[in-house]
Amino acid sequence: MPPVLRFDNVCKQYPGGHVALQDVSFSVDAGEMLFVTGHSGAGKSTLLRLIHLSERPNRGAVLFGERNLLKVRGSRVAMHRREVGVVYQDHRLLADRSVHDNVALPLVLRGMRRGEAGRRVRPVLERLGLGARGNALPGALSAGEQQRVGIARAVVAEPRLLVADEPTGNLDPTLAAEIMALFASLPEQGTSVLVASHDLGLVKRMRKRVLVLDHGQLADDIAPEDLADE
Ligand SMILES: Nc1ncnc2c1ncn2[C@@H]1O[C@H](COP(=O)(O)OP(=O)(O)OP(=O)(O)O)[C@@H](O)[C@H]1O
Repeated sequence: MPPVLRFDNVCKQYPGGHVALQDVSFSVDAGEMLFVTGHSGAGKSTLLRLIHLSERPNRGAVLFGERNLLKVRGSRVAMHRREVGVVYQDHRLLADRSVHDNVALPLVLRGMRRGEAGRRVRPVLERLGLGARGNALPGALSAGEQQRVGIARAVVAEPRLLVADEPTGNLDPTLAAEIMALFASLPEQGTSVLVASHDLGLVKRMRKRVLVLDHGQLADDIAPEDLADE
């Protein structure tokens, strides 16, 4: 099976001359979960933006399965994004829609009938411990619950890859560990997971592969068995 994602010598320079990624190469297998870590400004968010096509590389190639993302333009950008779930630190939920409707949104936007969308949403809410919260508005939920709604929305359409940018940045350590455990359960459902986090302690405790970025360069690619004990 080809990798889900492959970066080949990717360089990204922002207008103004700032080099955010230099010659970055790695690949992600189907069903793999891994982290990307590094200091502030190391290039973590940029790497994720190249995957969901919010940015384009200046050199090198990003491959999603067999798809060369350099060649994805116009209406095909939206089609690509359907296969990549995204979780944000601030979860970006719609405040005036219920939990159920927020999670159903990606399905409704692609034309699924509300009844069918509801049948898909309910088991996802159950799995993420939100079964009783479907009718609540996001503002009535705790921070951890809100982030779980963000994850439910990202996985409801069964993406091949989920990317998350500092998804536990606003959470206390116990909730952060809970959310990370949730991510770790996703590969069993067939979704590969790539999480950007600067919290090295939390990352190490998860015992997954870790990519380390340093000033835009891939400084290390650590296998789980090589992670030092905390
Ligand atoms: N839109 C942009 N325009 C110009 N420079 C940018 C832009 N976005 C990021 N950069 C620069 O590129 C570098 C990498 O930024 P990036 O946001 O990818 O790092 P990061 O590792 O995610 O940092 P943080 O942990 O602080 O979010 C930084 O020096 C940043 O200032």
